[in-house]
Amino acid sequence: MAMNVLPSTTTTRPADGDLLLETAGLTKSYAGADGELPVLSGIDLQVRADEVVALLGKSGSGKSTLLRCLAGLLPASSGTVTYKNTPLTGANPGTAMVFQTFALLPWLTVQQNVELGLEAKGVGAAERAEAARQAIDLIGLDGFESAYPKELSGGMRQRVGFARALVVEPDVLMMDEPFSALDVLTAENLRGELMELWESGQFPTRAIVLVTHNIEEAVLMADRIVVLGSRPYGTIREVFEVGLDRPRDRNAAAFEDLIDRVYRTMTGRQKEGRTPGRAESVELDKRTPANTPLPQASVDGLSGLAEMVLNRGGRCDLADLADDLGLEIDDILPQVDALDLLAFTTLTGDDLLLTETGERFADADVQESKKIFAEAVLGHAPLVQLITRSLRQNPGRALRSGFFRDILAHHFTSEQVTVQLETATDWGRYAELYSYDAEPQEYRLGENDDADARIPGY
Ligand SMILES: Nc1ncnc2c1ncn2[C@@H]1O[C@H](COP(=O)(O)OP(=O)(O)OP(=O)(O)O)[C@@H](O)[C@H]1O
Repeated sequence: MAMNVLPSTTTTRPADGDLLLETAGLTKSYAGADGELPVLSGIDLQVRADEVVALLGKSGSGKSTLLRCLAGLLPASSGTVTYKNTPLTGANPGTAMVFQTFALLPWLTVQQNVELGLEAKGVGAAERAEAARQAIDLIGLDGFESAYPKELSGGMRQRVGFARALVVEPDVLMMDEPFSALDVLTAENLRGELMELWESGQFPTRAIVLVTHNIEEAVLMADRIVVLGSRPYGTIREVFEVGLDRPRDRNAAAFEDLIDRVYRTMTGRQKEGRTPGRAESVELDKRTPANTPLPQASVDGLSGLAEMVLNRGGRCDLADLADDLGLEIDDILPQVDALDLLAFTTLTGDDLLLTETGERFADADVQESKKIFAEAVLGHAPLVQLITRSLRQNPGRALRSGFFRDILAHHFTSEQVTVQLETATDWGRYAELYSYDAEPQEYRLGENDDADARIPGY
């Protein structure tokens, strides 16, 4: 199913430069147990006509929150968001959104779903029907007007999502991970068709803002890539001007070079030639559960990655490894971060390198690997240290999870607290430092807890 496109051009569209969206000093907080917790801070961003801007960052860096602030679906906590120099006071009239999960109404046909956006704007029935037909045609859905969403494949459903957004001819099309719920081939096809449509000038929108955690997708589609960092909360870490002609060649050296540079920024790695390490890591003795959150990686996941590196001789190129697994680099970043935090690996040049401890961990049988893991988490994972230390100091040797939840709530949103505790539970259980009983929601010191096992500074 192809969209109704003209032959594609080989150059980037000329930018007319009109300022469409702008944030100045944007801060966004969500309510935590102990007041407002910032998710975005000091965001200064402009979106101009004729550009595709990608908001790229790891999970939790605030990409979707920023997109929703730009769309006026969430109010800024401080700072301003303007559309054509007018501050937003509600939904942004110049934007329409495409969602990851399509968000179609199952009881409406394709035609009716597409008309929805116009209905909300008070457009009359005849005009609505004609505009929807045109959008449906443009997006390659003609013939499916009377179908219901359940009759359509994922790719076709997302086409409805696009048609519904495009029918209102928004100045800025907002897309929140629009391809990530689709299989690889469908995503690739839809992405390519959309970019052809955009390049051909037939797109009834003047700019696109795309949220993605996929570096390659950002480099493929965007004119500008805004990388968000997440510690301690979402800020703009770097902006890349892509400047590659379209259609883009994934095998071109310049394409690969940009992927590399963006990847280095996303993972917090220093520029080549300098000491490898994480730009945002905190010195060991200053780490706390607040400034060094645990990466969302299970013991199984991080052990699996360590074993794969060992099987490749203790050193491997992350991009090659992800490729071999049929994954994107960013799919394995939480595991890379976890190995890095626990000092099982270091990053050198483009390679992930097992440390001596990492090699022992990857090579050990289960009992031995548990011991090595226990030492590593007690030495490097502040939340696991906090739980173990608190349990050891408590005469009952048990503590409700609410105790830790309250401490963490000073620094994280409740969703983040849940993720932190889930990871700490998984890590501490594997290390046999403590157990966790979901019924009374209680941590209990492990029966094998070796009170001599060292926690630095304790
Ligand atoms: N409604 C909410 N209430 C409280 N916290 C929230 C809410 N929405 C998001 N958060 C938290 O804000 C942080 C940023 O979330 P956001 O969804 O914007 O990030 P993201 O970069 O888009 O992540 P992902 O790629 O996982 O969607 C996350 O830690 C999330 O837990």
